[in-house]
This record gives sequence, structure tokens and C-alpha cells, in this order.
Amino acid sequence: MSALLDIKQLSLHTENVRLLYGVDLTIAPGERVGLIGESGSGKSLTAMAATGLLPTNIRASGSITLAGRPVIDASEHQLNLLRGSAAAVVFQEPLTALDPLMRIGRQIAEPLRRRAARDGQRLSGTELDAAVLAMMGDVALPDPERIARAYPHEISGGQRQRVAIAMALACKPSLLIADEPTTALDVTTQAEILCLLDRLVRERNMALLFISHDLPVVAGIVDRVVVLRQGEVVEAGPVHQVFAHPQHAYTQSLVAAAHAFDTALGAAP
Ligand SMILES: Nc1ncnc2c1ncn2[C@@H]1O[C@H](COP(=O)(O)OP(=O)(O)OP(=O)(O)O)[C@@H](O)[C@H]1O
Repeated sequence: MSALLDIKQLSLHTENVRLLYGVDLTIAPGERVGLIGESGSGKSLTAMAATGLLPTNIRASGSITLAGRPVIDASEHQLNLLRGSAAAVVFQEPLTALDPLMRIGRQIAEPLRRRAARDGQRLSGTELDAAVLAMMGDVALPDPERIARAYPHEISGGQRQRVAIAMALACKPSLLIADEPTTALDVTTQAEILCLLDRLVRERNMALLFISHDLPVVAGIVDRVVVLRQGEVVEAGPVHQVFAHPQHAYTQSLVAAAHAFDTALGAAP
């Protein structure tokens, strides 16, 4: 089966700094891959490069193919055709994705309308309202009628992340990129959002690129992991294998830290 996302020998650099060195990362349709590494290792830049969202001061070399189309050096028009339908991104901070001055219902309606137009459909106002409420139900937002009328600052952080997920899913992407989607949330809400993503990705048969610095978080949701350190891939493989037998000293330290945390939790009164 041909890859949905195929990154080969991706290097990124600014005028005078190398940020990523020869990264390879492939995701098949429906596959779930974790990209892990410490802060500053290049995880977000890899995701931005995959969707053609790199800051203008960063140059890329190597090759990236998304849904069979080249991404590096693609025009904005070509990238706009890929964004949303081939891949959609959920960011760490949901407010990044939300317009503070627009009601939640309208924000979810916009990608739904665009997706329908792309499929050659024109939704009436009533159909669009119904689709928005259905989408809010899919991401388990409570009291959807009230939240549809609310502004982003009037709902909780966890609810905002559910809205951002709804907006990403409204585009029906083949690949969902989740860039540390639970880091800004408290522990209980983190677990709920992880469960939600896990369920939605399975139900919709989407591929997932899950970015995190936290190996145990990733382990529960992906099939395979790629470990980045200082801009280089140091290890990659099936998640259970990497967890049980980490080969690289850096991965070993991540696994040891996770076990130490579990032990500390087990010992807590
Ligand atoms: N526009 C930019 N110009 C120059 N350097 C940048 C730019 N954006 C990111 N970097 C640098 O590239 C490196 C990788 O950044 P990136 O955001 O991909 O890390 P990350 O692994 O996602 O970290 P975190 O977990 O903290 O989000 C960092 O050293 C960062 O400072």
C-alpha cells in the first residue's frame, strides 16, 4: 500500500542553523504513529513541514509526499487542496485554532461548509446547523446548543480542545496530526481527550501522527513510534518493542523515567 505521508531525508535549516537532519517518517493509510522527543528536538517543525506550514525563514531539503503530492516547494494553491482533506492539525493550545471573536457554532460550520463544497454539495442553513450539532455530539461536547452560541473564552480548555478536534475532523482528513494536544490540559481532561482521539481515529479509519514528549501517553494510542533527539531520528519501531527493548541510550532514559514515574505513583499513599 502506498504511504499517505512519506518523509524522506528531510533536513531543515535557517540561514545559519541546522534544525533537522535527514529525518525519515512514513505513515500508511489508517496507521497510527507517535513522534516523540524532548522539547526542541524538532517534532513540531516536522509536522509543520509535512503540511507546508514552515515559517518563512526555514528552508527544507529532502522530499515530502502527502496523499501522493509533493509538499516541499508546492504552491499555496496546491497546499490548500491538501490541507484539511489530506491532513488536518490539532495544536497544543486550542486557542491557536479558534477565532476569539466568532461563536463556536460558526467556527465549526466553516470547515463543514468548505468540505461539502469540495464534495460538490451546497448545504442549506438548516442542514449546516444540524451538521454542526452532530459534529459537536461526535466530540462529546455537553449542551451543544449553548456551546454553539458561546465564544471561545466562555468555555473550558478541554471543551475548546474538543471544538478544535471537531474543526479538524469536519474536513474529513485522511491524516490527523495531533501536536501535543493534551499538554495544556489538567490530568483528568488529558485522559478524556486521549480517549476521544483514540475513538475518533478508529471509528473514522484515519491515520494519526501523534506528537508528544511523553512516551507513556503515546504508547497507549499508536502502533509505531519514531524517536527524535536534537533534530535526528535515533530510534523507530513498533511501540511495544521500543518500550520493552529500547536500543538508544536516549530512548532508554525516556522509558526509565516513565517506569520511575509509575513506581512513584504505585508507592503513593
Ligand atoms: N522559525 C524558527 N526559526 C529558527 N529556529 C526555530 C524556528 N522554529 C523553531 N526553531 C527551533 O527549531 C528547534 C525545533 O523546534 P520544534 O518546535 O520543532 O521543537 P519541538 O520538539 O516541537 O519542541 P516542543 O516539545 O517544546 O514543542 C528548536 O531549537 C527551535 O528553537
